[in-house]
Amino acid sequence: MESMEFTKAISGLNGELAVPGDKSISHRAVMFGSIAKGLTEIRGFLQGADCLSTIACFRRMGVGIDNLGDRVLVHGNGMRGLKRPAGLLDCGNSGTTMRLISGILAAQNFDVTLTGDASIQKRPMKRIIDPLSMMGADIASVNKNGCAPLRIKGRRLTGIHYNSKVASAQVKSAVLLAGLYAQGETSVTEPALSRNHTELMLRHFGAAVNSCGATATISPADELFGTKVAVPGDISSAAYFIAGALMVPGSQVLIKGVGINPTRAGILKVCRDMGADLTLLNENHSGAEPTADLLVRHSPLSGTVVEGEVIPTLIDELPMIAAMACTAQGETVIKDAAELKVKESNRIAIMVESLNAMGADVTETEDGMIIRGGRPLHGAEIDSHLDHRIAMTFAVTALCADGVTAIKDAQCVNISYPGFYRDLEKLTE
Ligand SMILES: O=C(O)C1=C[C@@H](OP(=O)(O)O)[C@@H](O)[C@H](O)C1
Ligand SMILES: C=C(OP(=O)(O)O)C(=O)O
Repeated sequence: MESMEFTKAISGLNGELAVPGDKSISHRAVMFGSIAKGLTEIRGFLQGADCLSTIACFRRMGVGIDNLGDRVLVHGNGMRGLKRPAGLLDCGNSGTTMRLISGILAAQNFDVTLTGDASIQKRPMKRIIDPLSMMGADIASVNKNGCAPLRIKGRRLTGIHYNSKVASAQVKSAVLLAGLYAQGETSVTEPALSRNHTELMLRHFGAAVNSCGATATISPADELFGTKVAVPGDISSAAYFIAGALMVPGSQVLIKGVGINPTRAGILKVCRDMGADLTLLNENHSGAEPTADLLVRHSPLSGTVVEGEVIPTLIDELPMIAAMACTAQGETVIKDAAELKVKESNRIAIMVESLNAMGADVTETEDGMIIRGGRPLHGAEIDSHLDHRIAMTFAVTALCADGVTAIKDAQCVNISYPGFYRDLEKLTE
C-alpha cells in the first residue's frame, strides 16, 4: 500500500481553488433522483469512492445513471420502481450509503442484503435497525453483532415519532426516507440538529417535510419528481485548506463556492473563536444551500472549547481542528464528540496517538480530547488506518512540522477527495 511523504511548506499555502462537490449532497441527489419520476441532473457531483458506491447500488437496482464526470444524469424509476438486485449490495466504505439506503429498502417489495468493506462492517447499525424496526421494517444484522451485513426484507411501514439518542443525519435521514413510504406522518427529534441536507433536498424533489428546531417531520408521498441539483463545494474538504492556511505562516488562500449551510459550517465559528482571519465573499445560494467564497490568511490562533450543539455541525472536521489546536497558544478542549469513535476509524484514539507522535501534547478523554497547544511539531510515521480524514489531516499538519511526515495508505483520500494531494501541492509550490 502506498505511503506518501510531506515536509514543511516554507512559504505557506497560497492561491485559489474550488474544492469538489459536497459528499452528503452528492449521495442524496443520486438516491432521491433514483426514486423520483423523470430526470435528475446533478452538477458538481463528487466523484469520490463513497458517492460512486451509491451510484453502483442504484444501478444494481435497475436505475439508469449516466456519470458524465462533473454532470450526472439519473433516470429515476419512481418510488416503487426499484428492482431486486442480484446478489449483495456493496456500500464500500460509506456509512451514508448504507444507512440512508436502508431507509428506502425497508419499504420495497423485495429482499436485499447490504454489505461493505472491513471498516463499515464494524460501524454501528443498531441505530437504524431500531427505529426502522419500530416502523415495521424487517431488518437484521446477519452476524447478530449490530453491524453490517444487513438483511432487509421490504415491508409496509407505519409512521412513528422517533427520539434519537444521537445527533446523526444518517439516522434522521434513514427514518425520514422510510417515512416517505409509511402510513401516517413520521418525525425525528435529535439531541442537537445535525446536517439538514435531506430535509432541504427532499422538499426540492416535492416531498412535504417540515423542520422545527431539532425535529423534522415528513408526510408520506405518492411520487417524488426529478429535478436539477447544483452541488456546492464540500466544506469538509475545504476544512483542510482553511486549517492549512491558518496554521502555516505566509499563507493566503481563496476557496471558491463552498457550501456554508449553518448545520455544516461549525468550523467557521471555531476558527473565528480561535482568532482566525477568515472572510466570507460572494455569499450566494445553490438551490436551498447557501454558499460563499472563503478568504483565509495565516493567523496567530488561541485555544478554545468545542462542545455541545456545535459538534454535529463540524463532526468530520474535528480531526483537522484538533491538529490546528496544536499550533494555537493555550488549551483547546473538545468534548461531546464520542461519535468520533465510530467513524471510519476511532478518530479520537488515532488523533491523540498520531499528534503526540509529532511532538504535540494531547490527552484523550471519554468524549473528546484536551490539546495543550504551542509545542513545536516534528515529522513522524502516521498510519491513516485507511481513514481519509486522518490522511488529509496529517498531510496538512506536516506542512508546519520539522522533518518528514510519512503517511501510510495515503491513497484512501479517494473516498471523499480524489484530487486532494494535487490541490494541496498547487497551493504549496
Ligand atoms: O448524513 C451524512 O451525509 C453524513 C453524516 C455524518 O455522519 P453521522 O450521521 O453518523 O453523524 C457525517 O459524519 C458523514 O460524513 C456524512
Ligand atoms: C464519516 C464519514 O462518512 P460516512 O459515515 O459516510 O462513511 C466521513 O466522511 O468522514
